[in-house]
Amino acid sequence: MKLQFITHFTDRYSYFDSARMALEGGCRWIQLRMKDASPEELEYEARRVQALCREYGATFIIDDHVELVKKLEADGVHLGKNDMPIAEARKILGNDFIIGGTANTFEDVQMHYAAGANYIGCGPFRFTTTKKNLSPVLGLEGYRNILNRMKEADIQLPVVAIGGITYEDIPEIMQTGVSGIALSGTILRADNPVEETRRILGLLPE
Ligand SMILES: Cc1ncc(COP(=O)(O)OP(=O)(O)O)c(N)n1
Ligand SMILES: Cc1ncsc1CCOP(=O)(O)O
Ligand SMILES: [Mg+2]
Repeated sequence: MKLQFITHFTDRYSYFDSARMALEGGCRWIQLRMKDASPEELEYEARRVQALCREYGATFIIDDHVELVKKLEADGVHLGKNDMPIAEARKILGNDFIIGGTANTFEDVQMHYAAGANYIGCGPFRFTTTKKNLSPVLGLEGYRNILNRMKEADIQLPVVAIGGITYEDIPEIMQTGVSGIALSGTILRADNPVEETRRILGLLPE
């Protein structure tokens, strides 16, 4: 699980299409992220994307919505600082669900580790239009710093880099010691998103 694809709606593709193309290209970790969708629309899409993920044997994460994750028995949820606290989500979901937490600093990582997160989405690596109200950009140095401090504190948790990442960035980002990459725009802007997913996976060792 080195590549998490974050769904996005574009002029060309629906949320569902975006997930389908990433899966066709070999990605096996999908996050359904639908900001501003109604609860009905979100649940409808979540059920469709979940069924598709099951066909491909992929892990299915839903952004923000703990109760929906429980209701649909999705694989997990991703939570940031304006979402339900991870400790509370862990109480609701128990230990059989994956909980990811967003970090922009080492202190965020420490907090999520103590609360029982399973992985960290760390970013943004650089500016991106996919998300509003971005935290400060980390760049390569930001990842090196956070990962060093995690090592010193003996915090062992997979860290996934996110935010404005392109194919060209991936080798250097992986060299900082992160476990994987989460992305959206660079795949959806490609002429052929299925091929682009394959090309990106080629950079990420099994
Ligand atoms: C893998 C991953 N990392 C970070 C985020 C951002 O979550 P959050 O800070 O809650 O912002 P929104 O995505 O909810 O706008 C993420 N979704 N996934
Ligand atoms: C959800 C999220 N959180 C921080 S950046 C980001 C968006 C990632 O998408 P992209 O790869 O298009 O920048
Ligand atoms: Mg969120």
